Amino acid sequence: MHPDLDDLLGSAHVVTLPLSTRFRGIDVREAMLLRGPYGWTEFSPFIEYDDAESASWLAAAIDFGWSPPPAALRDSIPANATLPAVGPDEVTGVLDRFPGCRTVKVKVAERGQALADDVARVAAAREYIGAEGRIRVDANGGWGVDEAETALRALAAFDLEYAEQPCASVAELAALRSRIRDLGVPIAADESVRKATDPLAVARAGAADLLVVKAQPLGGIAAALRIVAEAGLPVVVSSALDTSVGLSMGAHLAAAVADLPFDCGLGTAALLAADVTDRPLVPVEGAVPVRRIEVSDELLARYAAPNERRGWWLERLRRCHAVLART
Ligand SMILES: O=C(O)CCC(=O)c1ccccc1C(=O)O
Ligand SMILES: [Mg+2]
Repeated sequence: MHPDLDDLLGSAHVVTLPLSTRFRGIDVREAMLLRGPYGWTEFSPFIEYDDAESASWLAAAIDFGWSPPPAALRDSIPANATLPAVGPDEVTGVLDRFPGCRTVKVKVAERGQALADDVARVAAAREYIGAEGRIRVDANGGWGVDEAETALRALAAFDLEYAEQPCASVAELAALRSRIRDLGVPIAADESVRKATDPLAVARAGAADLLVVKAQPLGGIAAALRIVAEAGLPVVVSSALDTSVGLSMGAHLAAAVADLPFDCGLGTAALLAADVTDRPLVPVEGAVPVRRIEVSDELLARYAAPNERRGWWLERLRRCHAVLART
């Protein structure tokens, strides 16, 4: 069943949630929650995304609210802790929010910071998680090939599980990958999957060892599963600083992926200072449960976006719905 615009507008709520730690240069997260026949769903492309890109996020919201999720192969998903580009003295405070998580994803290559900042943050994360823990880094495409090689040679001393999107383009990823083969640090593609017109191009080019897959940008669980099936590479399921509702979409995707060799980036409700449910999807003993989310009317009211922002999101919803109607 496919909802028309009025069905979507009729159930739409817009919230502004405070973050506990600044992330991606923002300290509040705006999101739209929608209620379909299968339960609550989320539409939350970042503010700066254009309508063409955001339309995939709407397709995902509709998929999760208006059709049944695929069969779940597991009922909880091991999750990684996500460490924003904080100073080394803040590392313990952030990681304590992810009880039982044995893997830390450390943000690196933050604008305005230096390699020494990344080394200090990764060192603090390794200290926290111990020798048995796993550490991956995510540069969000922030390094050039030379810079990435230098940084990864320095950071490899802390034993990296993989490096996520060290450079921006597929060509750079491929060049870096052949240059650092001796290091044994696999390369994961994130933006090269979720922001690309062809999400499989990076796999075909042999530019990555694994793919990060996210339900919202890839157009929903079913679409993401098709990409996983065609990629022929291991995948890690992640999210986009979603509310617990968007994270539950990611958890349902992860539950349906046959082979899940990595802890998933689904623990980020722990970075929100408020959520839309009384039972947030935060990691418990290092894993998030696969379940739908009951949204609280009281929390929707308490964190309701200002009228001007609500109007902006409703207009965005209309425009993205029109984009989908054309495709
Ligand atoms: O994968 C994770 O640990 C959490 C999700 C995450 O890092 C993220 C959250 C919002 C926007 C971009 C990203 C990213 O993976 O680059
Ligand atoms: Mg990433």
